[in-house]
Amino acid sequence: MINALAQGLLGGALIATCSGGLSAGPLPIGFVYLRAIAPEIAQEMRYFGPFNFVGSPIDGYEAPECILTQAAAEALKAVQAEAQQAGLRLKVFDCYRPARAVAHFVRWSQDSADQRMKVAFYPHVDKADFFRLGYVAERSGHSRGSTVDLILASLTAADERATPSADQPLVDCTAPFAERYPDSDLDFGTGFDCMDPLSHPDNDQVSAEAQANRARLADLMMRHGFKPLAEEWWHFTLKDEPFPETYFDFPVSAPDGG
Ligand SMILES: C[C@@H](N)C(=O)N[C@H](C)C(=O)O
Ligand SMILES: [Zn+2]
Repeated sequence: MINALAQGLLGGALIATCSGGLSAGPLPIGFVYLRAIAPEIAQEMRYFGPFNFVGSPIDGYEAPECILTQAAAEALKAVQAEAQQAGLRLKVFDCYRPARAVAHFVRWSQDSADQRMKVAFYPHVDKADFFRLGYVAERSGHSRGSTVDLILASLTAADERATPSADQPLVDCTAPFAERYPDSDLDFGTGFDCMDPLSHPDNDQVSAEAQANRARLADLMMRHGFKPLAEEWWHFTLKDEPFPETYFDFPVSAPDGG
């Protein structure tokens, strides 16, 4: 049952927590596992493991699963169907994000002593400025369940790698494609979650190939009802989202509840 709809938090928005009852399996009504709707979409859930800008698993991610609203998952399935015609495949990095995960990001940003992952995720930006510069949101669309971080890869590219390990060598996320961590076999100009002006979708300092890949991803997503973000080439929100005012806080758990 959605047992706590607390108004007044975070500027009058709703925060919802879920503990069974009104839910489908471990999820609130209206949410689905992307794997159940579109198993052909690859998943590399970065906030479940330690290879992310914080450098540790993020609060609320109990399983490496993409959870979305049903509307967003179905729209993404349609994007995948079209991408597949062109020999491409989607890979998601983050989907629904619990409000407690956002709180973890905020706490981490205030700890200036912790610069472990700077090289790999924010080589030229101060982590204290992430929110002001729009790279991380204090009230994230991801918590509304219809926002997704993703990339395109070739259908033929081998991509069954597990979430990167904690001892992954750190390489500057703005380094040339051949040097940095391979999010995909296609060059998008910077790595995923590279908090940097070079990650702005309209940045013209990245290669022509990277600009074309960004444009292709944005075009596909926008034609299926998603809107882009000016600061990050990988981030999209369903325009007609079913919960535009609700910031959920149920954990990302496995479909079997384990
Ligand atoms: C943290 C990054 N992956 C992201 O999603 N940023 C946007 C702005 C957000 O936090 O909603
Ligand atoms: Zn995002």
